[in-house]
Amino acid sequence: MTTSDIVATLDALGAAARGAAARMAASPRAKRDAALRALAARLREAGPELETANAQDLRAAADKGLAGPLFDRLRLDAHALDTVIQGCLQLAEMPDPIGEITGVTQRPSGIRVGRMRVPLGVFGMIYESRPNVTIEAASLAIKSGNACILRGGSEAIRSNVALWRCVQRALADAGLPETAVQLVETTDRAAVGRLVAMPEFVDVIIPRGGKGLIERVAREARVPVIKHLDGNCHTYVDERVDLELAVRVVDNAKTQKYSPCNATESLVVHAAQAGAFLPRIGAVFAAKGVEMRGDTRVLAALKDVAGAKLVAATDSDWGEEYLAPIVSIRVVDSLDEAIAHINRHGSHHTDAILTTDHPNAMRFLREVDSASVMVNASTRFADGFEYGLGAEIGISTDKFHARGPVGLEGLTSQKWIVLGEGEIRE
Ligand SMILES: NC(=O)C1=CN([C@@H]2O[C@H](COP(=O)(O)OP(=O)(O)OC[C@H]3O[C@@H](n4cnc5c(N)ncnc54)[C@H](OP(=O)(O)O)[C@@H]3O)[C@@H](O)[C@H]2O)C=CC1
Ligand SMILES: N[C@@H](CCC(=O)OP(=O)(O)O)C(=O)O
Repeated sequence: MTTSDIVATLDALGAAARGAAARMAASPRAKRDAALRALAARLREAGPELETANAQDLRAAADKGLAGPLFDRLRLDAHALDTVIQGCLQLAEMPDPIGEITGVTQRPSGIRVGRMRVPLGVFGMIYESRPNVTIEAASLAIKSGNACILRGGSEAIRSNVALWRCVQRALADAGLPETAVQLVETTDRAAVGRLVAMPEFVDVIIPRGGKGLIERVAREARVPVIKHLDGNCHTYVDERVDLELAVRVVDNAKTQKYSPCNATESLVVHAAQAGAFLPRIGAVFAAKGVEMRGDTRVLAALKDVAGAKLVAATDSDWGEEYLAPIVSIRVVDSLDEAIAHINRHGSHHTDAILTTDHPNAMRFLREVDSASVMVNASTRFADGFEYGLGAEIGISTDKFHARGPVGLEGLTSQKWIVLGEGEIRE
């Protein structure tokens, strides 16, 4: 495809999406919920077709040398398929966010002023090679009355096309425009450049990925962006802490799954607990093959842990998102130092404090500048389903209305409504 072919293709997708968005915004809840139930049925009946497409993607990815967690998240097995099917059915049962009117007050002039929740319009989404995200994004778009243009990772292209066919059939089944959800079928990255620069068709861009993607979008986007960036998440073990709880939570936050953006990448430990806590968590990490990159105090505290993979941390480790069995560890002398370290080196995604000290917990919640801040819980909980949102588009690292796990509400905004009876302004 030449660049001008790509521009023409994207423009056609954009024009169709713009038309579909108006119809989606005006559609009754019953139709959107019917489309979600139809999608669940279509996905179920397309099982073998989806399996074949995914097997082709997996084979091609393996030939390219993709391995480990990145390979695993490309897999659309029966469990992953069933999870997205259940997600569609759950979304269909959730209240309709669209048209909700809140906060109506009567003004001295007589007019009544309030707010109505409305879809954003058309969103463009660029995301990793993870096929289930295609259905999560499509289903959230349908429920929230938006139209969307999806550009998934290139390794997942065959799976995404097969899934998208199911979405189109489901929209048609429910009498909604098939163009409410469209897929960019070329893997040429020039399409991303066009998608982010057509404000006449796209209202907002949702990039979900690493630094390279975000840098490009930040440079080239001509529409508002809701960034779903990398997670350099921290867990801080405070001066006063329940050690059993700390070992359990840190172990889960780092090792339950290495690839998600909400896994803890960096451990910060108060000096008062370094001697007691570090050897215990060090033994857990050693048993699981997690490499520990620490400062001098960390290395001293861990030197007798059998089988520990120890490396001296460099400055660049504090800002690193490993997505792998590696953790950076730093000892600090105060809560102030911990907060300053996290705000400086973190990615404003998710950070947790483990403490029995209530004032310290409250300070951490207020002063750590991240989308999710947690007390005595694993950073792995930063997830739309775990937060009760039904599903998630991703985890926003931006500071606007959509911050942290983004569900239906994040795909809407509120417009002012004014209800009068012929009042005029004096
Ligand atoms: N905050 C959140 O909700 C989430 C964040 N992430 C983050 O994503 C990263 C890991 O995912 P990974 O797949 O490696 O992410 P990448 O950023 O490599 O890829 C994500 C998507 O962006 C595209 N892309 C990447 N760079 C460019 C570019 N320069 N121009 C155009 N398109 C581009 C990719 O396309 P192509 O296929 O062509 O490579 C892919 O579709 C981690 O940092 C992780 O934390 C992951 C999931 C959720
Ligand atoms: N919400 C997700 C995290 C999103 C995420 O990081 O996705 P990915 O990097 O594709 O595994 C979860 O907690 O599983």
